Amino acid sequence: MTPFAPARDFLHATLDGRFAAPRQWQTATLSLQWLAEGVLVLAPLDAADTLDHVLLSTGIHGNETAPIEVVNSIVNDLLAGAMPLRCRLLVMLGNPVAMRSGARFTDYDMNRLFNGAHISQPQAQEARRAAELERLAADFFRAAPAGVQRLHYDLHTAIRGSVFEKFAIYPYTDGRPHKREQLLWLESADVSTLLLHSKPAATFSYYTSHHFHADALTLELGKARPFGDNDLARFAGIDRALRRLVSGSTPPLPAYDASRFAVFHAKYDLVKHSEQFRLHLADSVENFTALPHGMTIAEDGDIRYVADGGEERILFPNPKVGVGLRAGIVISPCQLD
Ligand SMILES: O=C(O)CCC(=O)N[C@@H](CCC(=O)O)C(=O)O
Ligand SMILES: [Zn+2]
Repeated sequence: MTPFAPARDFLHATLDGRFAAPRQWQTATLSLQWLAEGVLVLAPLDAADTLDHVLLSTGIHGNETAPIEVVNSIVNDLLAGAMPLRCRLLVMLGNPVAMRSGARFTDYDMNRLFNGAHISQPQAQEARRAAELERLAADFFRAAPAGVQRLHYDLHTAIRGSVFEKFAIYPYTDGRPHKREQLLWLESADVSTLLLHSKPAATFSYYTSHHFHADALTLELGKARPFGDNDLARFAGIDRALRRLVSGSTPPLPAYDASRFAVFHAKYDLVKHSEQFRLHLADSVENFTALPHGMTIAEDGDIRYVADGGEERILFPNPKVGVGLRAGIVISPCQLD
């Protein structure tokens, strides 16, 4: 009997705070472990050790609700036996406190607190949560035998509209190659735009990529809207691809062809060094907007960020971030290695 009965709803069980403490139970076909608030491991009862280990995280930013709804629906269908499970699946609803208040975060941006960065913000509830998520992800991936695929998709939506509505972010790979199979899987989820990060970061996807060599990606799937305001039809591609992934029914994917993908790399971050930071882009400017050569993108005291070459574009411009944090990324087109 699932503790979610009668509603059998993972999201509401999390937001209601009904299951703060760990517990485990079984359905007719699954073993379930509720490891912490909003953190659930699902495995087939007859699971072989060699199954893929898949981590789906969402709600790391509490107001990015559409992917939370997508993942919730998949978990509920698995729990109800409406869909088979053919992997070991760890699901994390990242920031329930912020989700309850409809905020990106309450104390500090959680996706700047992984890789041990939580130590620098001990007062933030997100720091305690990031440490907890790190530990639980580590336990999960460390238990995967050598040779088993480790996957991590961290699902987000963006503050601004975007020239390319859906895109994926490949964390810095520490020199490991970018995998074509990951791009092909993304394409099956209607995502064919990719940003390659060029340095380590305190994000969740870099954490699992760096420490466990997971094939980890941050997915940006549309614009952030409150619960109830999402047009889930716009998320049909990721819903379909994730359902196929966890149920082992991904069809053979077409051969890789670079011409079907738009690939960019991160050139540098606009860093907000002080409260003098001024962004010279209107609130209506979308992600991936081109930056004409010579344009002053932002200023911060004596520092001027000036566009160079005519091929650069802006991603995630946000002058409201805290001092010391990234207030945007300047990107440019590139080829996959
Ligand atoms: O729309 C925005 O400004 C931010 C959307 C978002 O949360 N993006 C992630 C990207 C993570 C990465 O760069 O790897 C973030 O900022 O945490
Ligand atoms: Zn986000």
